[in-house]
Amino acid sequence: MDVAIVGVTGYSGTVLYTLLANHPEIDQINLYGHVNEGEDGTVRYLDELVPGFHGQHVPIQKFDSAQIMMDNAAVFFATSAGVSSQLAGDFIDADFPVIDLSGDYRLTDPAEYEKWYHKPSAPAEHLQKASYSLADFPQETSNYIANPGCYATATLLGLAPMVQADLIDPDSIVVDAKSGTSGAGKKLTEITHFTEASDNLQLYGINTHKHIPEIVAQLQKWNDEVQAIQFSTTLLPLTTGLMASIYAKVKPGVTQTKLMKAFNDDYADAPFVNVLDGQTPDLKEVVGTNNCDIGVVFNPVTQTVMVISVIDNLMKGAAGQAVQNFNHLFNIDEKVGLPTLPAFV
Ligand SMILES: NC(=O)C1=CN([C@@H]2O[C@H](COP(=O)(O)OP(=O)(O)OC[C@H]3O[C@@H](n4cnc5c(N)ncnc54)[C@H](OP(=O)(O)O)[C@@H]3O)[C@@H](O)[C@H]2O)C=CC1
Ligand SMILES: CC(=O)N[C@@H](CCC(=O)OP(=O)(O)O)C(=O)O
Repeated sequence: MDVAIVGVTGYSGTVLYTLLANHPEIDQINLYGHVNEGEDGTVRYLDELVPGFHGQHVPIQKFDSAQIMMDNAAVFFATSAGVSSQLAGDFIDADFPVIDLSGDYRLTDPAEYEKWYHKPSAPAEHLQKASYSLADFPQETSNYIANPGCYATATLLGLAPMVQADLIDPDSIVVDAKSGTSGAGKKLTEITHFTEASDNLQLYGINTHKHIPEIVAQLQKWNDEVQAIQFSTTLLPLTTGLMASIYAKVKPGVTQTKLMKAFNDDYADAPFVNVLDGQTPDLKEVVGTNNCDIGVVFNPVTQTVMVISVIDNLMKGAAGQAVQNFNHLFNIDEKVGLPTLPAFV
């Protein structure tokens, strides 16, 4: 099968390319973008643009939706926010398979998208046709997959069993999430500048982070009592890895045993979600993998449960989950092409 990537030169695009290049069902990866729209219109090649991609002499072709549909079975968008909302309409109209790593089709209401993303939304009729797909909870989807955000993935996987089984007070959810700088993409910003990021911890997006609405929307599908969450994000002085520390008050009668049963039942058949027995996870055990490792600790004194959920933001948080969703869409075993053993770097 031949597939297309738009946005291969970004951080998630390069990880996605590496995964697809090692995927046994993929014959060829065709690349599209805007890198050859320079002054002289020269075609650029992947091995010129991404250091380390030795021998990957693949041209970046000018984006052309008709050509992409003719030459490929599916297209992945690993583009910045605000790009697929402008470029993906033809694929939706043609019901052509798309896996979108960006947030452009995660929300269903254009006004809500514009409120949280501060960019023009895709048309409402196109938003309605996309399926928000948390890959570890496989479901019937349309051909347009909106891959969840990285913070949303770790948070939802940490909350799902408790929210689905109605074990926590829905008004008491507090999420303190932290990510390495690769989560911000390759463009330099003031907070990701080395001097600001190194030897430092910086909170950002307090109560305004764009993942809040997608998290709440998914939680409400599981349990309509959830109205809101308290959510904060912190930049960690490291490249890769994301930890969501989640706290909630439990409902009367809930114990550590009941909590563990809910987690173990939910993830019994989820090959990438590991529920730890009596431990909390470190980032290093998931970096380089498509896994989400989860630790659950109940404090009977405060009647509070703490869940620690860790992922590699570029893998499970972006490219790895995109491949897992691609596997679901094409009825390929979800484990194919995805690493489960850590890099330990
Ligand atoms: N980084 C992460 O941990 C995660 C990222 N995501 C999402 O995935 C997407 C990609 O993120 P990330 O890899 O970090 O981003 P980067 O900023 O590192 O890369 C963005 C990519 O998009 C391309 N691009 C930008 N504008 C256009 C355009 N108009 N037409 C074609 N290509 C374009 C860039 O091309 P060029 O190099 O030519 O500028 C680049 O290849 C984003 O939407 C992000 O929010 C989701 C989850 C986690
Ligand atoms: C560290 C950092 O800046 N992380 C990004 C999240 C990356 C992500 O998941 O992005 P999308 O929702 O845009 O796809 C952020 O907080 O905006």
